[in-house]
Amino acid sequence: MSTLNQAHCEACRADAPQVSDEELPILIKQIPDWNIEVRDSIMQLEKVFLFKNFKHALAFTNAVGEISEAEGHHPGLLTEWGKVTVTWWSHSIKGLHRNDFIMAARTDEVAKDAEGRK
Ligand SMILES: C[C@H](O)[C@H](O)[C@H]1CNC2=NC(N)=NC(=O)C2=N1
Repeated sequence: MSTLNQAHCEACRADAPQVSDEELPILIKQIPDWNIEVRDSIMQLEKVFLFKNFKHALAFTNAVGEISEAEGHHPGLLTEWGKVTVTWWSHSIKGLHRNDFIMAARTDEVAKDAEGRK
């Protein structure tokens, strides 16, 4: 099985299973800097990326948007001066799917190449 940052998302089906209680600790270990948040009973993965200014934050936002469009799986993105909060969850199943862990790992890869990181 490929590592998360080289994997690709599967189609977001409404009947797809959420990540199980057994899988969750295994998957979260592979994206150690991401936090699990629960909002409206929906489990989400979240991480804040810091930048030197708004321009770099916006460029990173757009780069994450590119991989999201390519994979057909989209995050919540809060872009502010000097920081971007990225939140992954699967709308179709109102929870976490393996896709979300893949995209969190892929987001970290985008961040490695991003300019103006703090
Ligand atoms: C029609 C479209 O492919 C679907 O609505 C996709 C779009 N991007 C998505 N992104 C996320 N995070 N969850 C989804 O369920 C989802 N569904």
